[in-house]
Amino acid sequence: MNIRETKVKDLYILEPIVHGDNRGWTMESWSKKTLEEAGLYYNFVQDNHSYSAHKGILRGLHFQLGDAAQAKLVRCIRGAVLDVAVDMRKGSPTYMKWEAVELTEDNFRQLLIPRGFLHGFLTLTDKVEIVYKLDNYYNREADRSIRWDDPDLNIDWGIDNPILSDKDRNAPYLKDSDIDFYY
Ligand SMILES: Cc1cn([C@H]2C[C@H](O)[C@@H](COP(=O)(O)OP(=O)(O)O[C@H]3O[C@@H](C)C(=O)[C@@H](O)[C@H]3O)O2)c(=O)[nH]c1=O
Repeated sequence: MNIRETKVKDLYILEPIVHGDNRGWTMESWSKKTLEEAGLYYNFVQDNHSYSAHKGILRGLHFQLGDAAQAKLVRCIRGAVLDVAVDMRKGSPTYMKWEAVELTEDNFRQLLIPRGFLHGFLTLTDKVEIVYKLDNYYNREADRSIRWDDPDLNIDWGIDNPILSDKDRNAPYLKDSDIDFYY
C-alpha cells in the first residue's frame, strides 16, 4: 500500500498494490495492520455502498455532528468521481482547506478522511459505485449537509448545475449554519 500525504493535514491518498496475472488481479483493498504500521489507527465499524445513475450527480457536503462524527475510507469501484474532503477541525493548520482527488475504477485510489471533515463527491461518469468504510455508525439525527458551492470554501467542482438530493439542495451555507465544528 502506497500512502501519500495531501496538502490537507491527516488526509491521505492510499494506493493499494495490485497484483496482476493471467487471470486478472488481486489486491488488499484494506488492511488494519498496514494502516497501523503507517501510524493510522481507525476502527471501522460500517461499510456503505452507493450507486449513482448519472454523470453530474453530486452528493455532499456531508458530515455527522459531534460524537457522531465519522472517519471515512472511500473508493470508487465503478466509473469515476471527483472526491472532495474539507478540513473543519478548528485549530488544524489546514482548517477550511480542501482536497479534490479523482477516484476511478482504474486508478484504485482511496481517500482516507479523518473525523471532523466535510465530504462529498461528483460523478464524472454514468453508473458510478462508491464503497466506503466508516468508523462510526450512521446517525440520522446527527446527519448534516453544507452547500456544495459554499463561497467560503470555493471548491472547484468544474460543474455549475449538478444533480442534487433535496437535502443537499436545501443545505445551509457555512456562514448561515449554527454548527460548531469542534474537532
Ligand atoms: C449514509 C446513510 C444513509 N442511509 C439512508 C438515509 C436516507 O434514507 C438514504 C439516503 O441518504 P443520503 O442522501 O444521506 O445518502 P448519501 O447522499 O449517499 O450520503 C452519503 O454521502 C457521502 C458523500 C458521504 O460522505 C456519506 O457519509 C453519506 O453522507 O439512505 C442509511 O440508512 N445509512 C447510511 O449510512
